[in-house]
Amino acid sequence: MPIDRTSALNFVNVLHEALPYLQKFQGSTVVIKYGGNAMVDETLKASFARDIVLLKTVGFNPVVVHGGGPQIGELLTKLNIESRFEGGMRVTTSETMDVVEMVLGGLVNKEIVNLINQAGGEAFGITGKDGHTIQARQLKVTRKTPDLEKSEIIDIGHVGEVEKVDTRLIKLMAEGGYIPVVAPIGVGSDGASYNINADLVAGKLAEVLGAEKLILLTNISGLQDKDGQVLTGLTTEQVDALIADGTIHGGMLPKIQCALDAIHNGVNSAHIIDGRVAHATLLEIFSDEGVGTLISNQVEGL
Ligand SMILES: Nc1ncnc2c1ncn2[C@@H]1O[C@H](COP(=O)(O)OP(=O)(O)O)[C@@H](O)[C@H]1O
Ligand SMILES: CC(=O)N[C@@H](CCC(=O)OP(=O)(O)O)C(=O)O
Repeated sequence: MPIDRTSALNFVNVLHEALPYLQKFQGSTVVIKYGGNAMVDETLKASFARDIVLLKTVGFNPVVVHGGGPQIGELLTKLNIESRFEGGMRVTTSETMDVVEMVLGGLVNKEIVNLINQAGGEAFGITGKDGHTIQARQLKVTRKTPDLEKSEIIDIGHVGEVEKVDTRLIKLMAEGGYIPVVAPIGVGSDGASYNINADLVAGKLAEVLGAEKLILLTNISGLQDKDGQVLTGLTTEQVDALIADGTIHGGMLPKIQCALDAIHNGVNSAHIIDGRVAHATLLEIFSDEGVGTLISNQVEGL
């Protein structure tokens, strides 16, 4: 469709504004965690997929890691399988693990692959089992005893943590022009499947891939202070203080811990952004204001 001169001029101006970002980040890897709670609306899902395709087209190397907690919960309910969480992790019996694999490795992974392909990209979906990409071990969770006197280690089944990442398959895909889409399932040395929190996988992948950015899409407007105001830019020291004084708690705590670990291990910045905002990923990367919280070792910068 032809566009008039004013619209064309606006378009050219936008491209010029984006030029320093495009030059700076050419060839950079960006790991994007797409959370289950952010995958709510069909229009938003399509806008997310278009953002990812655009990033790949302009020379970034996007790697998507997805969650799917609510989607797992839905199928467990339909199947009348009880589900509960300990320390933010889903207690995963062998029966639950089968459902996790079906939902994350099947339904959710292929839905995202399809959305990206529909947007003109070429996505390639894997679980961490493929190519031994995510080698896992059982995650030990501790909790206070009922009298709050001591801590005890509890067994929450097939819940894993990342032991080692083999990046070959992801790199092969990326070099071949594909967009890797990774479901957070790992494999133990004995071949057992492990259900891993998607934030943990995204943080670890960002680290081992030497990513420039780790972007965590969630269902809140960003990291907030005690009065509910969004904190737009923070150093790792400022984040440590917010953890110490209890401002960061609940589901945000493990998310922020992954972000801090990634930054301490070489990732330049981590972004907690609002997945309920259309084109949140591009707005965060290509605008100074962003749409959430940027955490880095530097105070200023692109
Ligand atoms: N300081 C904080 N700023 C923002 N959210 C916080 C904060 N502390 C705790 N939270 C909670 O953490 C939640 C995000 O974690 P979670 O629901 O596990 O995200 P996701 O499902 O996207 O992985 C928020 O919805 C909010 O309730
Ligand atoms: C161990 C554990 O809790 N695994 C998560 C994996 C999915 C996930 O992390 O999904 P979100 O990012 O959408 O929450 C689960 O079973 O829900």
